[in-house]
Amino acid sequence: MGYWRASLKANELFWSEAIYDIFGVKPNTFTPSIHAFKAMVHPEDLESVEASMRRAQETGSHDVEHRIVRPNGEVRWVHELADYFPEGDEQILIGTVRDITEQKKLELRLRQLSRTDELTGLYNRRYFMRRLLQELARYRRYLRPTSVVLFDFDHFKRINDTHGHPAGDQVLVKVSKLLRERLRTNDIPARLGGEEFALLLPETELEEAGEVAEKVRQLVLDQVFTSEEGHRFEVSITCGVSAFHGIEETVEGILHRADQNLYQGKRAGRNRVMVDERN
Ligand SMILES: Nc1nc2c(ncn2[C@@H]2O[C@H](COP(=O)(O)OP(=O)(O)OP(=O)(O)O)[C@@H](O)[C@H]2O)c(=O)[nH]1
Repeated sequence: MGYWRASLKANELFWSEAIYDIFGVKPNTFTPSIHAFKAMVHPEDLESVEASMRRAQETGSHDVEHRIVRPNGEVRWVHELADYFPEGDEQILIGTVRDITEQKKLELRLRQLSRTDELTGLYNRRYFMRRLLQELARYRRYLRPTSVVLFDFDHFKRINDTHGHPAGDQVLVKVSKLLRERLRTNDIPARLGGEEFALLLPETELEEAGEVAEKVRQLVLDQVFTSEEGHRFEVSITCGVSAFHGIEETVEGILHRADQNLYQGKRAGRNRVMVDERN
């Protein structure tokens, strides 16, 4: 932890030894000043640092987490906490700075884990539902088109029974990888559970979503898998597609229609895409 004292009016900054280490600079070659400090704040975080300094003049305290860029290019996270003293006209901030990089990394990793599925690394059901709710809010406000594709592997039980559970897992992992590689970066592929998957497609009309589903169906069909015994096999999927429709739309509604279409696709013989007719 380092200690510092800033005089906002005079643009002066005093640093204790530890801060030089945190910032990756040497006391004999670097002279602290508010200007020099700001030059090392990550450009994307400068605004929130300056806002916190302004707020301190009203609330009496400066409290901000932000990134810094060391001279060697390394990015670190720090937490600054300081009190504000008007001191006549001088405007002084006295506080501490702590390197919280490891803690931030852990936080980001935990957030990543809480939103992804362990086997496939795709987004999990919880994250998918949260994003679907957000997209619905956007749809209601701006009427941006959004579609959903639900898909399910055909006769997956038979694949497991014939080729073994690890081979089934391998199918789920490989198809997930394909989805990550071949969909647009804004699309959100998720494993809802078991062998049931979903794609959330923002800015996508129903018809285009049907084409995306068709592309995925074909991609999956083109894959050849190998069981532990060396048997080669193929798999297929059935997709149901729906889109947000009308001001009364709900998350349950769009999922229900996609699911109904998936079910119709299974009944019609599997390995196909069924697009909602209501839209
Ligand atoms: N290998 C593997 N199998 C799974 C996993 N999750 C679910 N399954 C299996 O997926 C199968 C799903 O079977 P069903 O719901 O009967 O459907 P299906 O055999 O795919 O038949 P249709 O959907 O009607 O084409 C079950 O045998 C589950 O055990 C998983 O994580 N790994």
